[in-house]
Amino acid sequence: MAATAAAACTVEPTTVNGLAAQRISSPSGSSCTVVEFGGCMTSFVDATGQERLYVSPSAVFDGKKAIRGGVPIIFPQFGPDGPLPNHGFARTSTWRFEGVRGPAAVFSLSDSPDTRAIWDFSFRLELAITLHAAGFDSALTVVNTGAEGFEFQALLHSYHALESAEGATVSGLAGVSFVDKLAAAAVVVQEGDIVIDREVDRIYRASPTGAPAEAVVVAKRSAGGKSIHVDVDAGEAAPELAPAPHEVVIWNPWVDKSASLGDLPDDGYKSFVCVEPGRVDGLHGLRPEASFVLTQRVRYE
Ligand SMILES: O=P(O)(O)OC[C@H]1O[C@H](O)[C@H](O)[C@@H](O)[C@@H]1O
Repeated sequence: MAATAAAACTVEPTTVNGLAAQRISSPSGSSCTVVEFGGCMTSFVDATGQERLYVSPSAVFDGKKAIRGGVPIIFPQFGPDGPLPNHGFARTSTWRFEGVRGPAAVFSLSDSPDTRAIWDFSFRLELAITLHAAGFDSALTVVNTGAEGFEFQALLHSYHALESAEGATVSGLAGVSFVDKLAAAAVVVQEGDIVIDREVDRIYRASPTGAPAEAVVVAKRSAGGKSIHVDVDAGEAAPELAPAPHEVVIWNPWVDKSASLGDLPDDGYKSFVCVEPGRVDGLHGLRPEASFVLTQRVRYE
């Protein structure tokens, strides 16, 4: 059944390699596809007809393994350091399409016997996606629907397609300190642009003043000579909810890591950079009934 809202997006059910999905079209001419498994946007095609997200040609669509590419949602654990599977369970859970709300298509994930078995808290996630001609906004709201507080991490693990990642630069983070996951978590201050000429796996930190929340991260070498502009704190957050400072993870697996990942071609690293707004530097506490909103505004221009 197709769901439509006046002057908003149009949504039609579809499938991606056998997995249930929703295809969202905007009046501005852009469109995207969101696979319900993982709440994962696997395609964003801008109004010029250019695909802007990267999905690995070896990605697995078996409804068990996380999809390698697009924008999988990471919650409530980032990485392997914790009691849960690597990157938590949101990217391997089946989300529900809620419908169109204002200009946004909304998906949700709530606790279930499966999530309770490994993380015994009551929660609701809402993912609101708003399309624009040259990009999209994602807003992930985390709500504590239980009677006790919990701690979590969350991340919008966005794989942006590049014509060539080799030598691509990421600007906007100069002066921001980062945790280098490849150097025993050493904390370093970024000087100048990040150059993708080796494996990069870094958490750029939110400072007490909010940086890099105010930073626009620009990655060069998107198709057609475009840049990727990611404002890590400027999506369509619910107005009553104050956005919190976010971190941003920059990741490119480069040669050896690509070769070690079974669902990525050996040269897969050449085709994307991940710019991942998140709350991942430590744990974020959420008291009962409280909410947290993680947003990104992505433009390819
Ligand atoms: O292979 P995955 O579990 O999907 O993780 C892919 C990558 O995600 C993030 O970018 C982390 O910072 C990396 O350390 C990790 O390698």
